[in-house]
Amino acid sequence: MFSQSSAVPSAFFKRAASGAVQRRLASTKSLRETLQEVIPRKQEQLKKLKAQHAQTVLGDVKVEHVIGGMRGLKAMLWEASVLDPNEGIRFHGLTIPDCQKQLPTAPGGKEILPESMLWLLLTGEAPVEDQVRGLSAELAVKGGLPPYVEELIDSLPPSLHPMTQLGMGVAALNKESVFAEAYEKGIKKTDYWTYTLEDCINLIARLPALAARIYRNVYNPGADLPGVDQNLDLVGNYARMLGFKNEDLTEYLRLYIAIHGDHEGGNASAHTAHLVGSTLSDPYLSYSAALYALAGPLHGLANQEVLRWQLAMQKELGDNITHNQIKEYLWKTLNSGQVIPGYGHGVLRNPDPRFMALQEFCDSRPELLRSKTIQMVKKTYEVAPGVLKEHGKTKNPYPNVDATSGCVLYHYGLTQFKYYTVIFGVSRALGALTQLVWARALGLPIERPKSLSMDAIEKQIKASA
Ligand SMILES: CC(=O)SCCNC(=O)CCNC(=O)[C@H](O)C(C)(C)COP(=O)(O)OP(=O)(O)OC[C@H]1O[C@@H](n2cnc3c(N)ncnc32)[C@H](O)[C@@H]1OP(=O)(O)O
Ligand SMILES: O=C([O-])CC(=O)C(=O)O
Repeated sequence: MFSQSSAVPSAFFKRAASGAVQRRLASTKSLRETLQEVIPRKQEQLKKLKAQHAQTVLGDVKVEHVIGGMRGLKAMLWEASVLDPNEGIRFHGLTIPDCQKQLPTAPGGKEILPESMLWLLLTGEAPVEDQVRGLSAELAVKGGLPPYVEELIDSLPPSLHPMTQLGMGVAALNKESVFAEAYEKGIKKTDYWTYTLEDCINLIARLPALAARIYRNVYNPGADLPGVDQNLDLVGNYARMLGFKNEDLTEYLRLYIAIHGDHEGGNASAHTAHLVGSTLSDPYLSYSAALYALAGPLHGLANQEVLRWQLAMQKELGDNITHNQIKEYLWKTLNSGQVIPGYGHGVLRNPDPRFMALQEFCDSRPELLRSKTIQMVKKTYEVAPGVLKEHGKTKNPYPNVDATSGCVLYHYGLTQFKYYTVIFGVSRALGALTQLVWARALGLPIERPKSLSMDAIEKQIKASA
């Protein structure tokens, strides 16, 4: 079951004498082999934490945490990434620019491959190119949809939001769950993670075909839908199945999907996957639930909302919009009691480095710099933080990733913005499913925090006064 190994060219072994190559050779293990090595070390680390530091205090629980969405409360274990309010996300310690330097790209490409990010998230190690090619090949082999899922998706009304369809398709795939099947037969707790891993890989492999089928049905009914090409990487296949041949868009999608993959554990989608998974619900059901958290406008759906808002502004004010006009439009939105989509964040207190990475992608391409929509996003960024500071409510007046992600898709012809959160959903699987593997490998328990009523809080306040 766990025999997949990367293809290692023979020339590679001939160079194995030097120390550098030894190190490289050591890292040409398959994903399963790497995890078999990494997991015992992490299990040992957890055992020590439990034995030696179970009572160490990490912070206080205040009334503001209980009534304020648990903001800032340190209450979850999450292995793959940690978010710093000022510098943003680090994946196993690597920033986005570090990942851009260290993680393998597609042949001839420049952007991080989501497979590289998945490998890093799962193992904590940056993969070498052969390992990533092996993983791409495995995902392509496993990328087809079972016929009953195709039939289910084809039977849905095209007016059903693409995110509703994605969640349904992912949930239906649980008929395939090797974890659920093995659990029913009876397996040891220490073996849970291996079956969970297989489900997670299978689900990540199938997401592009599922997401592309939804796109075809909703926006291009009757159009041909190519099968999975065994020679392409995950996003190469996704772009092809969506019907786009533009390599720049494919590269953008690779970057987009890689950097949206994980944002530590407390965000609503990742946390939902973790919570549902903690009941030993299988990865398909856990991730389906996560997708419905992602589909909220304060979370992943904001990328759809940003474009809707920007286009309404463009419609009202025309193409050659000035900074002052944007300022007035921002105030109009705020004064009508709405949020500025794409701005603010639950944790970040600076511009989101994912926003910056996507802006850099635009800056490196003259045709994107000429796009009126992209120019408008940039001008909004130049004005919005000042307006939001003056407005004085949001703790973070800066853009999050959703402020820019959709406008590039729009420029490249993927103009159906109700679809944008589906692309986010293809991406978030990388981190949310990684954590399910780790939760099973570490034997984490069912999540069950204590809740309090207001009366109970007041009673406790009186008792401690
Ligand atoms: C991938 C992602 O999920 S990134 C986030 C995507 N979401 C968005 O872009 C939607 C717009 N942003 C927001 O609504 C918020 O900033 C959130 C949901 C992201 C974070 O919420 P919080 O942690 O509660 O933010 P914060 O503590 O700064 O909120 C304080 C006040 O500022 C308001 N505020 C926060 N952001 C904004 C904004 N962009 N525009 C207007 N008001 C805002 C809040 O609504 C809140 O108002 P209230 O006191 O009347 O309830
Ligand atoms: O971290 C958060 O709360 C929201 C976010 O940016 C993400 O999930 O990508």
